[in-house]
Amino acid sequence: MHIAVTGNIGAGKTTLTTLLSKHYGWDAQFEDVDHNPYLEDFYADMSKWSFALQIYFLGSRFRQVKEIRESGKNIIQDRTIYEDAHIFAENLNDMNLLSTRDFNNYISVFDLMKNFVSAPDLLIYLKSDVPNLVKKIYKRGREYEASISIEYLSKLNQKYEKWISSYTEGKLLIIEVDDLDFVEKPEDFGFILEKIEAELNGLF
Ligand SMILES: Nc1ncnc2c1ncn2[C@@H]1O[C@H](COP(=O)(O)OP(=O)(O)O)[C@@H](O)[C@H]1O
Ligand SMILES: Nc1ncnc2c1ncn2[C@H]1C[C@H](O)[C@@H](COP(=O)(O)O)O1
Repeated sequence: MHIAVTGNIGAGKTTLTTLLSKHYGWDAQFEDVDHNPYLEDFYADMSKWSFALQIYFLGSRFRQVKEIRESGKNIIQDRTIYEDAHIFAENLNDMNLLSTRDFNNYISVFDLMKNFVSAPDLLIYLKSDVPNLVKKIYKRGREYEASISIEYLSKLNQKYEKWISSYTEGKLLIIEVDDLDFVEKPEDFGFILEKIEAELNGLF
């Protein structure tokens, strides 16, 4: 079984991935954030570092794809490789922070890799509005994320909505998280578990 949690920055992916992994006793795969050699520089100067960061995330995410294929274990994954290309890289190109020459170069590598990627059995999209994303990013308190603008988050949210509305690769569960507190309220986490189990009925 392979479940992936998707959503904008601060939506709660890492928190939910951790809770689900503990609840089901499954392996969790997290994003390469704390040891990422480009992320801090990227937020200081997006235009300068966007290509290097995209290539780094693509490689790191592809390593996870390979591990999922080879391990045969039940895995819950925090963010997918699709988001790097269809959300982040595309948006950076739209915002002129990644040149079209570099974007096309990136996409040609991504298109090759895509042939080795299997969609998750279930994709869980955590949908959140921008003010709530801002609150959660602030609560998390990574210093270098203080420069993230409302405009950047809004554009990413638009990309997410577009991508999710045309996602047909596998089962999809959309959870509106703004009125849920699955950190403090066990009943809210229970609500999410019920939804997941209804989607995966028969696969457990
Ligand atoms: N539903 C929620 N209710 C309350 N706080 C939340 C919720 N989801 C996430 N948080 C908090 O918001 C912050 C960002 O969450 P995180 O899981 O790191 O988001 P993501 O991985 O999507 O960027 C963390 O401090 C987390 O504890
Ligand atoms: N592909 C990416 N391009 C730019 N930034 C990215 C990409 N993937 C993740 N990020 C950033 C966004 C956050 O600052 C951190 C961690 O993501 P999060 O959504 O908070 O788990 O990395």
